Amino acid sequence: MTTDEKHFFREATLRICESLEIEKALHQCLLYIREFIPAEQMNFHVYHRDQGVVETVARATSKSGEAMSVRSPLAEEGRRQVVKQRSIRVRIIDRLGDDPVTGPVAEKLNASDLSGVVMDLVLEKTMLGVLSVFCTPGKKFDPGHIRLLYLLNKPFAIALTNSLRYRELMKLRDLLADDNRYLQDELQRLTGEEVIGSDFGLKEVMEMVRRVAPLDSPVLLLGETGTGKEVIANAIHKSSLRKDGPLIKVNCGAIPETLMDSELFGYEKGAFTGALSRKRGRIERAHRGTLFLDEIGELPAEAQVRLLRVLQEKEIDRVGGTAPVKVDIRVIAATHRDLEGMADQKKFRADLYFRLGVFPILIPPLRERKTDIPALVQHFILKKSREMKRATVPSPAPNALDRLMAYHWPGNIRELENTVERSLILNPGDVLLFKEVSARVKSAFTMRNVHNHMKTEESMELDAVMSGHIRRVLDMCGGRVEGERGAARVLNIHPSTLRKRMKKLGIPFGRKTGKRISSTIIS
Ligand SMILES: Nc1ncnc2c1ncn2[C@@H]1O[C@H](COP(=O)(O)OP(=O)(O)OP(=O)(O)O)[C@@H](O)[C@H]1O
Repeated sequence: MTTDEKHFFREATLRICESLEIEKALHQCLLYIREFIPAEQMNFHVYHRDQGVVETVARATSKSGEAMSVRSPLAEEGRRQVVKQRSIRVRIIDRLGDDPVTGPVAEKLNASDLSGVVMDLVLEKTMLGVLSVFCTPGKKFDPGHIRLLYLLNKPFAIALTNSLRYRELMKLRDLLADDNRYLQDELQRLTGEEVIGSDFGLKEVMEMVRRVAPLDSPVLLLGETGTGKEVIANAIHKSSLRKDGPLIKVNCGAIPETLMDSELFGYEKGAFTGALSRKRGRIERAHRGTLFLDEIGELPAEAQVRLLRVLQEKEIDRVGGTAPVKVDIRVIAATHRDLEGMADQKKFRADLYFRLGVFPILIPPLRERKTDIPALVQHFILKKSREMKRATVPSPAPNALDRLMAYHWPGNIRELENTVERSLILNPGDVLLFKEVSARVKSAFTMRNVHNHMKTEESMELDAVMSGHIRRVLDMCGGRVEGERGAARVLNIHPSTLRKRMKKLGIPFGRKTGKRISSTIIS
Protein backbone atom coordinates (compact mmCIF):
# COMPACT_ATOMS: atom_id res chain seq x y z
CA MET A 1 0.00 0.00 0.00
CA THR A 2 1.36 3.45 -0.85
CA THR A 3 1.25 6.26 1.70
CA ASP A 4 -1.77 7.74 -0.10
CA GLU A 5 -3.54 4.37 -0.09
CA LYS A 6 -2.87 3.93 3.63
CA HIS A 7 -4.35 7.34 4.29
CA PHE A 8 -7.36 6.54 2.09
CA PHE A 9 -7.83 3.17 3.84
CA ARG A 10 -7.64 4.74 7.29
CA GLU A 11 -10.06 7.57 6.59
CA ALA A 12 -12.59 5.43 4.72
CA THR A 13 -12.47 2.69 7.40
CA LEU A 14 -13.09 5.23 10.15
CA ARG A 15 -16.23 6.32 8.35
CA ILE A 16 -17.40 2.77 7.73
CA CYS A 17 -17.04 1.99 11.44
CA GLU A 18 -18.78 5.18 12.50
CA SER A 19 -22.22 3.70 13.07
CA LEU A 20 -23.90 0.35 13.68
CA GLU A 21 -26.62 1.56 11.35
CA ILE A 22 -25.10 0.51 8.10
CA GLU A 23 -26.92 3.10 5.97
CA LYS A 24 -25.33 5.93 7.96
CA ALA A 25 -21.85 4.39 7.69
CA LEU A 26 -22.35 3.83 3.97
CA HIS A 27 -23.41 7.44 3.46
CA GLN A 28 -20.39 8.86 5.34
CA CYS A 29 -18.04 6.58 3.44
CA LEU A 30 -19.55 7.55 0.06
CA LEU A 31 -19.07 11.25 0.81
CA TYR A 32 -15.40 10.57 1.47
CA ILE A 33 -14.53 8.20 -1.39
CA ARG A 34 -16.25 10.44 -3.95
CA GLU A 35 -13.12 12.59 -3.72
CA PHE A 36 -11.17 9.68 -5.27
CA ILE A 37 -13.68 7.55 -7.14
CA PRO A 38 -16.61 8.68 -9.39
CA ALA A 39 -19.16 6.90 -7.18
CA GLU A 40 -22.82 7.91 -7.55
CA GLN A 41 -24.39 5.42 -5.18
CA MET A 42 -23.33 2.52 -2.91
CA ASN A 43 -25.49 -0.40 -1.82
CA PHE A 44 -25.36 -3.52 0.31
CA HIS A 45 -27.11 -6.65 -0.89
CA VAL A 46 -27.67 -10.10 0.61
CA TYR A 47 -28.37 -13.10 -1.61
CA HIS A 48 -30.98 -15.60 -0.36
CA ARG A 49 -29.84 -18.68 -2.24
CA ASP A 50 -32.82 -20.86 -1.25
CA GLN A 51 -35.24 -18.33 -2.77
CA GLY A 52 -33.04 -17.02 -5.58
CA VAL A 53 -33.65 -13.47 -4.35
CA VAL A 54 -31.23 -10.55 -3.97
CA GLU A 55 -32.26 -8.35 -1.06
CA THR A 56 -30.93 -4.78 -1.00
CA VAL A 57 -30.58 -3.92 2.70
CA ALA A 58 -29.07 -0.42 2.51
CA ARG A 59 -28.34 2.29 -0.02
CA ALA A 60 -26.45 5.58 0.13
CA THR A 61 -26.42 8.48 -2.28
CA SER A 62 -24.64 11.81 -1.81
CA LYS A 63 -27.85 13.11 -0.16
CA SER A 64 -28.53 10.40 2.44
CA GLY A 65 -28.32 6.81 3.57
CA GLU A 66 -31.38 4.61 3.76
CA ALA A 67 -32.10 1.20 5.36
CA MET A 68 -34.39 -0.87 3.17
CA SER A 69 -35.50 -4.34 2.27
CA VAL A 70 -35.97 -4.36 -1.50
CA ARG A 71 -36.23 -7.89 -2.85
CA SER A 72 -35.27 -8.66 -6.46
CA PRO A 73 -36.00 -12.23 -7.60
CA LEU A 74 -33.49 -13.59 -10.15
CA ALA A 75 -34.46 -15.54 -13.24
CA GLU A 76 -33.01 -19.01 -13.81
CA GLU A 77 -30.07 -17.58 -15.77
CA GLY A 78 -29.20 -15.13 -12.99
CA ARG A 79 -29.30 -17.90 -10.35
CA ARG A 80 -26.96 -20.06 -12.44
CA GLN A 81 -24.61 -17.14 -12.92
CA VAL A 82 -24.39 -16.49 -9.16
CA VAL A 83 -23.13 -20.07 -8.71
CA LYS A 84 -20.75 -19.85 -11.69
CA GLN A 85 -19.10 -16.57 -10.69
CA ARG A 86 -18.57 -17.60 -7.05
CA SER A 87 -14.78 -17.39 -7.26
CA ILE A 88 -14.75 -13.92 -8.89
CA ARG A 89 -14.64 -11.44 -6.02
CA VAL A 90 -14.88 -8.16 -7.99
CA ARG A 91 -16.88 -7.69 -11.19
CA ILE A 92 -17.12 -4.59 -13.38
CA ILE A 93 -20.40 -4.27 -15.27
CA ASP A 94 -20.60 -1.79 -18.13
CA ARG A 95 -24.39 -1.55 -18.08
CA LEU A 96 -26.02 -2.90 -14.92
CA GLY A 97 -29.34 -3.55 -16.68
CA ASP A 98 -27.74 -6.02 -19.11
CA ASP A 99 -26.40 -8.45 -16.53
CA PRO A 100 -28.72 -11.35 -15.46
CA VAL A 101 -27.74 -10.84 -11.79
CA THR A 102 -27.49 -7.05 -11.47
CA GLY A 103 -30.28 -6.39 -14.03
CA PRO A 104 -33.33 -7.09 -11.77
CA VAL A 105 -31.69 -5.24 -8.84
CA ALA A 106 -30.69 -2.18 -10.91
CA GLU A 107 -34.20 -1.99 -12.34
CA LYS A 108 -35.69 -1.69 -8.83
CA LEU A 109 -33.07 0.95 -7.92
CA ASN A 110 -33.55 2.93 -11.18
CA ALA A 111 -29.96 2.34 -12.21
CA SER A 112 -30.24 0.07 -15.27
CA ASP A 113 -28.26 2.45 -17.53
CA LEU A 114 -25.37 3.00 -15.11
CA SER A 115 -22.11 1.10 -15.00
CA GLY A 116 -20.91 -0.31 -11.70
CA VAL A 117 -18.66 -2.51 -9.61
CA VAL A 118 -19.91 -5.46 -7.59
CA MET A 119 -17.68 -6.79 -4.82
CA ASP A 120 -18.26 -9.93 -2.72
CA LEU A 121 -17.84 -9.45 1.02
CA VAL A 122 -16.33 -12.58 2.54
CA LEU A 123 -15.15 -13.19 6.10
CA GLU A 124 -13.60 -16.46 7.26
CA LYS A 125 -14.69 -18.13 4.02
CA THR A 126 -18.31 -17.15 4.63
CA MET A 127 -20.02 -15.12 1.96
CA LEU A 128 -21.82 -12.33 3.83
CA GLY A 129 -23.16 -10.20 1.01
CA VAL A 130 -22.26 -7.87 -1.78
CA LEU A 131 -21.28 -4.22 -2.07
CA SER A 132 -22.27 -2.52 -5.30
CA VAL A 133 -20.97 0.90 -6.33
CA PHE A 134 -22.76 2.68 -9.18
CA CYS A 135 -20.62 4.96 -11.36
CA THR A 136 -21.46 8.64 -11.90
CA PRO A 137 -23.27 8.94 -15.31
CA GLY A 138 -20.84 9.76 -18.13
CA LYS A 139 -17.79 8.51 -16.14
CA LYS A 140 -16.01 5.15 -15.98
CA PHE A 141 -14.22 3.22 -13.23
CA ASP A 142 -10.54 2.52 -14.02
CA PRO A 143 -8.29 -0.16 -12.41
CA GLY A 144 -7.01 2.40 -9.87
CA HIS A 145 -10.58 2.96 -8.62
CA ILE A 146 -11.18 -0.76 -8.36
CA ARG A 147 -7.96 -1.22 -6.38
CA LEU A 148 -8.99 1.48 -3.92
CA LEU A 149 -12.42 -0.07 -3.49
CA TYR A 150 -10.94 -3.51 -2.98
CA LEU A 151 -8.76 -2.12 -0.17
CA LEU A 152 -12.01 -1.57 1.73
CA ASN A 153 -13.29 -5.11 1.29
CA LYS A 154 -12.64 -6.32 4.87
CA PRO A 155 -13.92 -3.17 6.64
CA PHE A 156 -17.10 -3.34 4.53
CA ALA A 157 -17.51 -7.06 5.31
CA ILE A 158 -17.12 -6.50 9.06
CA ALA A 159 -19.50 -3.53 8.98
CA LEU A 160 -22.12 -5.51 7.08
CA THR A 161 -22.02 -8.53 9.35
CA ASN A 162 -22.11 -6.41 12.51
CA SER A 163 -24.96 -4.36 11.23
CA LEU A 164 -27.02 -7.36 10.12
CA ARG A 165 -26.51 -9.02 13.50
CA TYR A 166 -27.43 -5.79 15.24
CA ARG A 167 -30.61 -5.50 13.18
CA GLU A 168 -31.49 -9.11 13.97
CA LEU A 169 -30.91 -8.44 17.66
CA MET A 170 -33.13 -5.37 17.58
CA LYS A 171 -35.82 -7.36 15.79
CA LEU A 172 -35.62 -10.15 18.36
CA ARG A 173 -35.66 -7.65 21.20
CA ASP A 174 -38.82 -6.05 19.82
CA LEU A 175 -40.41 -9.47 19.35
CA LEU A 176 -39.50 -10.46 22.90
CA ALA A 177 -40.84 -7.21 24.31
CA ASP A 178 -44.03 -7.77 22.34
CA ASP A 179 -44.32 -11.40 23.57
CA ASN A 180 -43.63 -10.24 27.08
CA ARG A 181 -46.38 -7.61 26.94
CA TYR A 182 -48.80 -10.19 25.54
CA LEU A 183 -47.93 -12.78 28.21
CA GLN A 184 -48.18 -10.22 31.01
CA ASP A 185 -51.61 -9.19 29.73
CA GLU A 186 -52.67 -12.84 29.55
CA LEU A 187 -51.38 -13.43 33.07
CA GLN A 188 -53.24 -10.37 34.24
CA ARG A 189 -56.38 -11.68 32.58
CA LEU A 190 -55.99 -15.11 34.18
CA THR A 191 -54.93 -14.13 37.69
CA GLY A 192 -55.13 -10.47 38.32
CA GLU A 193 -58.72 -9.71 37.77
CA GLU A 194 -60.29 -6.80 39.62
CA VAL A 195 -60.23 -6.99 43.39
CA ILE A 196 -63.81 -7.52 44.48
CA GLY A 197 -64.55 -6.06 47.88
CA SER A 198 -61.94 -3.34 47.61
CA ASP A 199 -64.45 -0.79 48.91
CA PHE A 200 -65.92 -3.07 51.56
CA GLY A 201 -64.31 -6.10 53.21
CA LEU A 202 -60.88 -5.37 51.74
CA LYS A 203 -61.01 -1.60 52.20
CA GLU A 204 -58.26 -1.53 54.82
CA VAL A 205 -56.16 -3.99 52.85
CA MET A 206 -56.47 -1.87 49.71
CA GLU A 207 -55.56 1.24 51.67
CA MET A 208 -52.33 -0.48 52.70
CA VAL A 209 -51.77 -1.61 49.11
CA ARG A 210 -52.09 1.98 47.93
CA ARG A 211 -49.57 3.12 50.53
CA VAL A 212 -46.94 0.48 49.97
CA ALA A 213 -47.26 -0.10 46.21
CA PRO A 214 -45.16 2.90 45.04
CA LEU A 215 -42.30 1.97 47.38
CA ASP A 216 -39.74 -0.75 46.83
CA SER A 217 -40.21 -2.25 50.31
CA PRO A 218 -40.86 -5.96 50.63
CA VAL A 219 -44.43 -6.90 51.51
CA LEU A 220 -45.53 -9.97 53.46
CA LEU A 221 -49.06 -11.13 52.72
CA LEU A 222 -50.60 -13.17 55.50
CA GLY A 223 -53.89 -14.96 55.38
CA GLU A 224 -55.60 -18.30 55.22
CA THR A 225 -55.47 -20.29 52.05
CA GLY A 226 -57.77 -19.01 49.31
CA THR A 227 -58.23 -15.50 50.77
CA GLY A 228 -56.75 -13.83 47.68
CA LYS A 229 -53.09 -13.29 48.56
CA GLU A 230 -52.08 -13.70 44.93
CA VAL A 231 -54.79 -11.27 43.83
CA ILE A 232 -53.41 -8.69 46.28
CA ALA A 233 -49.81 -9.35 45.18
CA ASN A 234 -50.94 -8.66 41.64
CA ALA A 235 -52.72 -5.46 42.71
CA ILE A 236 -49.53 -4.23 44.42
CA HIS A 237 -47.45 -4.92 41.33
CA LYS A 238 -49.95 -3.28 39.01
CA SER A 239 -50.09 -0.11 41.11
CA SER A 240 -46.33 0.07 41.52
CA LEU A 241 -43.74 1.88 39.43
CA ARG A 242 -42.66 -1.57 38.25
CA LYS A 243 -45.99 -2.28 36.58
CA ASP A 244 -44.45 -2.48 33.10
CA GLY A 245 -41.87 -4.97 34.34
CA PRO A 246 -42.52 -8.66 34.94
CA LEU A 247 -44.39 -10.16 37.88
CA ILE A 248 -42.77 -13.54 38.43
CA LYS A 249 -44.40 -16.03 40.74
CA VAL A 250 -42.58 -18.77 42.63
CA ASN A 251 -44.61 -21.33 44.52
CA CYS A 252 -42.00 -22.26 47.11
CA GLY A 253 -44.02 -25.30 48.17
CA ALA A 254 -44.35 -26.73 44.68
CA ILE A 255 -40.71 -26.81 43.53
CA PRO A 256 -38.83 -29.99 44.49
CA GLU A 257 -35.92 -29.25 46.83
CA THR A 258 -33.37 -30.62 44.37
CA LEU A 259 -34.52 -28.17 41.68
CA MET A 260 -34.95 -25.17 43.96
CA ASP A 261 -31.54 -23.61 43.35
CA SER A 262 -31.60 -23.89 39.58
CA GLU A 263 -35.23 -22.68 39.41
CA LEU A 264 -34.59 -19.66 41.62
CA PHE A 265 -31.06 -18.71 40.64
CA GLY A 266 -30.66 -20.23 37.17
CA TYR A 267 -27.59 -21.99 35.88
CA GLU A 268 -24.72 -21.62 33.48
CA LYS A 269 -24.20 -23.86 30.48
CA GLY A 270 -22.39 -27.03 31.60
CA ALA A 271 -23.08 -26.43 35.32
CA PHE A 272 -24.31 -30.03 35.54
CA THR A 273 -25.19 -32.89 33.19
CA GLY A 274 -28.10 -31.73 31.08
CA ALA A 275 -27.37 -27.99 31.43
CA LEU A 276 -27.11 -27.57 27.68
CA SER A 277 -27.52 -23.83 27.67
CA ARG A 278 -27.62 -20.99 30.17
CA LYS A 279 -30.97 -20.64 31.95
CA ARG A 280 -32.05 -17.57 33.85
CA GLY A 281 -33.66 -18.33 37.18
CA ARG A 282 -36.95 -16.83 38.31
CA ILE A 283 -35.24 -14.18 40.44
CA GLU A 284 -33.29 -12.96 37.43
CA ARG A 285 -36.43 -13.03 35.30
CA ALA A 286 -38.06 -10.67 37.78
CA HIS A 287 -35.37 -8.03 37.09
CA ARG A 288 -36.96 -4.55 37.09
CA GLY A 289 -40.22 -6.14 38.23
CA THR A 290 -41.69 -7.99 41.18
CA LEU A 291 -40.89 -11.43 42.56
CA PHE A 292 -43.88 -13.05 44.25
CA LEU A 293 -42.78 -15.79 46.65
CA ASP A 294 -45.94 -17.72 47.42
CA GLU A 295 -45.95 -20.27 50.27
CA ILE A 296 -42.72 -18.75 51.58
CA GLY A 297 -43.01 -20.87 54.73
CA GLU A 298 -42.22 -23.95 52.63
CA LEU A 299 -38.89 -22.62 51.35
CA PRO A 300 -36.13 -25.12 52.26
CA ALA A 301 -33.49 -23.93 54.74
CA GLU A 302 -30.65 -23.74 52.21
CA ALA A 303 -32.68 -21.68 49.78
CA GLN A 304 -33.61 -19.36 52.65
CA VAL A 305 -29.91 -18.56 53.18
CA ARG A 306 -29.42 -17.81 49.50
CA LEU A 307 -32.59 -15.76 49.27
CA LEU A 308 -31.48 -13.65 52.22
CA ARG A 309 -28.23 -12.92 50.40
CA VAL A 310 -30.19 -11.82 47.32
CA LEU A 311 -32.25 -9.43 49.41
CA GLN A 312 -29.17 -8.01 51.13
CA GLU A 313 -26.72 -7.85 48.24
CA LYS A 314 -29.19 -7.45 45.39
CA GLU A 315 -27.28 -9.97 43.32
CA ILE A 316 -27.52 -13.66 42.54
CA ASP A 317 -25.08 -16.44 41.77
CA ARG A 318 -26.20 -18.72 38.98
CA VAL A 319 -25.46 -22.41 39.63
CA GLY A 320 -22.03 -23.01 38.06
CA GLY A 321 -21.55 -19.27 37.55
CA THR A 322 -18.31 -17.47 38.29
CA ALA A 323 -19.51 -13.90 38.72
CA PRO A 324 -22.59 -12.59 40.55
CA VAL A 325 -25.38 -11.00 38.50
CA LYS A 326 -27.01 -7.77 39.69
CA VAL A 327 -30.79 -7.88 40.05
CA ASP A 328 -33.27 -5.13 40.71
CA ILE A 329 -36.34 -6.75 42.23
CA ARG A 330 -39.13 -5.99 44.65
CA VAL A 331 -40.21 -8.97 46.74
CA ILE A 332 -43.73 -9.81 47.81
CA ALA A 333 -43.97 -12.96 49.93
CA ALA A 334 -47.11 -14.75 51.03
CA THR A 335 -47.97 -17.50 53.47
CA HIS A 336 -50.92 -19.04 55.25
CA ARG A 337 -48.55 -20.24 57.99
CA ASP A 338 -47.59 -18.59 61.27
CA LEU A 339 -44.20 -17.47 60.00
CA GLU A 340 -43.48 -15.63 63.21
CA GLY A 341 -44.01 -18.81 65.25
CA MET A 342 -41.94 -20.78 62.75
CA ALA A 343 -39.10 -18.30 63.16
CA ASP A 344 -39.32 -18.69 66.95
CA GLN A 345 -39.22 -22.44 66.66
CA LYS A 346 -36.23 -22.12 64.31
CA LYS A 347 -38.24 -23.65 61.49
CA PHE A 348 -37.75 -20.48 59.44
CA ARG A 349 -34.74 -18.15 59.49
CA ALA A 350 -35.53 -15.24 61.79
CA ASP A 351 -33.29 -12.83 59.81
CA LEU A 352 -35.14 -13.65 56.59
CA TYR A 353 -38.47 -13.30 58.37
CA PHE A 354 -37.56 -9.82 59.61
CA ARG A 355 -36.33 -8.85 56.16
CA LEU A 356 -39.50 -10.03 54.41
CA GLY A 357 -41.85 -8.83 57.08
CA VAL A 358 -41.11 -5.11 56.79
CA PHE A 359 -44.69 -4.43 55.79
CA PRO A 360 -47.12 -7.23 56.69
CA ILE A 361 -50.65 -7.17 55.34
CA LEU A 362 -53.21 -9.53 56.80
CA ILE A 363 -55.96 -10.52 54.41
CA PRO A 364 -59.05 -11.35 56.46
CA PRO A 365 -60.83 -14.66 55.87
CA LEU A 366 -64.10 -14.55 53.98
CA ARG A 367 -66.14 -15.35 57.12
CA GLU A 368 -65.02 -11.99 58.51
CA ARG A 369 -66.14 -10.06 55.44
CA LYS A 370 -69.34 -11.75 54.43
CA THR A 371 -70.64 -8.48 53.01
CA ASP A 372 -68.39 -9.19 50.01
CA ILE A 373 -70.14 -12.48 49.23
CA PRO A 374 -72.94 -11.10 46.94
CA ALA A 375 -70.46 -9.15 44.80
CA LEU A 376 -68.06 -12.10 44.66
CA VAL A 377 -70.86 -14.48 43.66
CA GLN A 378 -71.95 -12.08 40.91
CA HIS A 379 -68.35 -11.75 39.75
CA PHE A 380 -67.75 -15.49 39.60
CA ILE A 381 -71.08 -16.22 37.88
CA LEU A 382 -70.16 -13.74 35.15
CA LYS A 383 -66.57 -14.97 34.86
CA LYS A 384 -67.42 -18.67 34.81
CA SER A 385 -70.40 -18.24 32.45
CA ARG A 386 -68.06 -16.53 30.00
CA GLU A 387 -65.47 -19.27 30.36
CA MET A 388 -68.16 -21.91 29.82
CA LYS A 389 -69.53 -19.91 26.87
CA ARG A 390 -73.06 -19.96 28.26
CA ALA A 391 -75.58 -18.07 26.19
CA THR A 392 -77.20 -16.43 29.23
CA VAL A 393 -75.81 -15.45 32.60
CA PRO A 394 -77.86 -17.05 35.42
CA SER A 395 -78.68 -15.37 38.76
CA PRO A 396 -78.85 -16.76 42.29
CA ALA A 397 -82.34 -17.83 43.51
CA PRO A 398 -84.00 -15.43 46.04
CA ASN A 399 -82.89 -17.30 49.19
CA ALA A 400 -79.65 -18.61 47.81
CA LEU A 401 -77.56 -15.65 48.94
CA ASP A 402 -78.78 -16.14 52.56
CA ARG A 403 -77.58 -19.72 52.39
CA LEU A 404 -74.19 -18.59 51.09
CA MET A 405 -73.93 -15.93 53.81
CA ALA A 406 -74.75 -18.48 56.55
CA TYR A 407 -71.82 -20.71 55.66
CA HIS A 408 -68.39 -19.93 57.15
CA TRP A 409 -66.22 -20.71 54.08
CA PRO A 410 -63.14 -22.41 55.50
CA GLY A 411 -61.69 -22.58 51.98
CA ASN A 412 -62.39 -18.85 51.61
CA ILE A 413 -62.83 -17.25 48.18
CA ARG A 414 -61.41 -20.24 46.34
CA GLU A 415 -64.12 -22.43 47.88
CA LEU A 416 -66.77 -19.86 46.94
CA GLU A 417 -65.44 -19.74 43.38
CA ASN A 418 -65.53 -23.54 43.11
CA THR A 419 -69.05 -23.60 44.56
CA VAL A 420 -70.25 -21.16 41.90
CA GLU A 421 -68.56 -23.18 39.16
CA ARG A 422 -70.07 -26.46 40.39
CA SER A 423 -73.49 -24.86 40.62
CA LEU A 424 -73.21 -23.58 37.04
CA ILE A 425 -72.29 -27.06 35.81
CA LEU A 426 -75.17 -28.69 37.68
CA ASN A 427 -77.79 -26.06 36.73
CA PRO A 428 -78.17 -25.46 33.02
CA GLY A 429 -81.10 -23.08 33.77
CA ASP A 430 -81.16 -19.40 34.62
CA VAL A 431 -81.44 -19.77 38.41
CA LEU A 432 -78.73 -21.05 40.75
CA LEU A 433 -79.99 -22.58 44.03
CA PHE A 434 -76.75 -23.44 45.86
CA LYS A 435 -78.65 -26.11 47.80
CA GLU A 436 -75.52 -28.10 48.57
CA VAL A 437 -74.29 -25.19 50.71
CA SER A 438 -77.16 -25.76 53.21
CA ALA A 439 -75.88 -29.28 53.76
CA ARG A 440 -72.40 -27.89 54.37
CA VAL A 441 -73.73 -25.38 56.89
CA LYS A 442 -75.27 -28.25 58.90
CA SER A 443 -72.33 -30.59 58.73
CA ALA A 444 -69.95 -27.79 59.66
CA PHE A 445 -70.89 -28.44 63.24
CA THR A 446 -69.68 -32.02 63.24
CA MET A 447 -66.26 -32.78 64.68
CA ARG A 448 -65.02 -33.97 61.30
CA ASN A 449 -65.59 -30.60 59.82
CA VAL A 450 -64.15 -28.79 62.78
CA HIS A 451 -61.01 -30.83 62.11
CA ASN A 452 -61.11 -30.05 58.38
CA HIS A 453 -61.52 -26.38 58.98
CA MET A 454 -58.36 -26.08 60.97
CA LYS A 455 -55.92 -24.72 58.45
CA THR A 456 -52.63 -26.35 59.52
CA GLU A 457 -51.35 -28.87 61.98
CA GLU A 458 -49.54 -26.16 63.93
CA SER A 459 -52.71 -24.27 64.63
CA MET A 460 -54.23 -27.40 66.14
CA GLU A 461 -51.37 -27.80 68.60
CA LEU A 462 -52.31 -26.34 71.95
CA ASP A 463 -48.77 -25.08 72.60
CA ALA A 464 -48.65 -23.17 69.31
CA VAL A 465 -52.03 -21.55 69.92
CA MET A 466 -51.03 -20.64 73.48
CA SER A 467 -47.66 -19.29 72.36
CA GLY A 468 -49.29 -17.08 69.70
CA HIS A 469 -51.82 -15.72 72.20
CA ILE A 470 -49.22 -14.97 74.91
CA ARG A 471 -47.00 -13.21 72.35
CA ARG A 472 -49.87 -11.04 71.13
CA VAL A 473 -50.77 -10.01 74.68
CA LEU A 474 -47.08 -9.30 75.46
CA ASP A 475 -46.95 -7.17 72.32
CA MET A 476 -49.96 -5.21 73.51
CA CYS A 477 -48.32 -4.75 76.93
CA GLY A 478 -44.97 -3.69 75.49
CA GLY A 479 -43.30 -6.86 76.79
CA ARG A 480 -44.34 -6.18 80.42
CA VAL A 481 -45.24 -9.34 82.41
CA GLU A 482 -46.14 -8.05 85.85
CA GLY A 483 -48.02 -5.08 87.27
CA GLU A 484 -51.20 -3.16 86.55
CA ARG A 485 -50.55 -3.03 82.80
CA GLY A 486 -48.70 -6.33 82.55
CA ALA A 487 -49.64 -9.35 80.43
CA ALA A 488 -50.30 -11.58 83.47
CA ARG A 489 -53.14 -9.26 84.56
CA VAL A 490 -54.69 -9.34 81.06
CA LEU A 491 -54.36 -13.12 80.90
CA ASN A 492 -55.73 -13.42 84.43
CA ILE A 493 -52.89 -15.66 85.66
CA HIS A 494 -50.16 -15.26 88.23
CA PRO A 495 -47.00 -13.59 86.85
CA SER A 496 -44.81 -16.53 87.90
CA THR A 497 -47.13 -18.93 86.06
CA LEU A 498 -46.84 -16.75 82.97
CA ARG A 499 -43.05 -16.67 83.24
CA LYS A 500 -42.94 -20.47 83.55
CA ARG A 501 -45.13 -20.83 80.47
CA MET A 502 -43.02 -18.33 78.52
CA LYS A 503 -39.87 -20.25 79.39
CA LYS A 504 -41.44 -23.54 78.39
CA LEU A 505 -42.71 -22.15 75.09
CA GLY A 506 -39.41 -20.38 74.34
CA ILE A 507 -40.92 -16.87 74.40
CA PRO A 508 -38.22 -14.25 75.04
CA PHE A 509 -38.57 -11.89 78.01
CA GLY A 510 -38.46 -8.13 78.00
CA ARG A 511 -39.05 -5.66 75.19
CA LYS A 512 -37.68 -8.09 72.62
CA THR A 513 -41.21 -9.23 72.02
CA GLY A 514 -42.16 -5.65 71.20
CA LYS A 515 -39.93 -5.73 68.09
CA ARG A 516 -41.83 -8.61 66.67
CA ILE A 517 -43.89 -8.14 63.59
CA SER A 518 -47.48 -8.02 64.55
CA SER A 519 -49.67 -10.20 62.39
CA THR A 520 -52.45 -7.68 62.53
CA ILE A 521 -52.80 -4.81 60.10
CA ILE A 522 -50.57 -1.91 61.02
CA SER A 523 -51.38 1.54 59.75
N1 LIG B 1 -60.92 -10.04 46.07
C1 LIG B 1 -61.03 -10.91 45.07
N2 LIG B 1 -61.70 -10.57 43.96
C2 LIG B 1 -61.86 -11.46 42.96
N3 LIG B 1 -61.37 -12.71 42.97
C3 LIG B 1 -60.69 -13.11 44.04
C4 LIG B 1 -60.48 -12.22 45.15
N4 LIG B 1 -59.76 -12.87 46.07
C5 LIG B 1 -59.53 -14.10 45.59
N5 LIG B 1 -60.09 -14.25 44.37
C6 LIG B 1 -60.05 -15.47 43.56
O1 LIG B 1 -60.04 -16.58 44.46
C7 LIG B 1 -59.11 -17.58 44.06
C8 LIG B 1 -58.08 -17.78 45.17
O2 LIG B 1 -57.31 -16.59 45.31
P1 LIG B 1 -55.72 -16.61 45.50
O3 LIG B 1 -55.10 -17.71 44.69
O4 LIG B 1 -55.23 -15.23 45.28
O5 LIG B 1 -55.65 -17.01 47.02
P2 LIG B 1 -54.37 -17.30 47.91
O6 LIG B 1 -54.64 -16.68 49.22
O7 LIG B 1 -53.14 -16.88 47.17
O8 LIG B 1 -54.42 -18.87 48.04
P3 LIG B 1 -53.25 -19.88 48.48
O9 LIG B 1 -52.87 -19.55 49.87
O10 LIG B 1 -53.91 -21.21 48.37
O11 LIG B 1 -52.13 -19.68 47.49
C9 LIG B 1 -58.51 -17.10 42.77
O12 LIG B 1 -59.18 -17.69 41.69
C10 LIG B 1 -58.76 -15.60 42.77
O13 LIG B 1 -58.90 -15.12 41.46
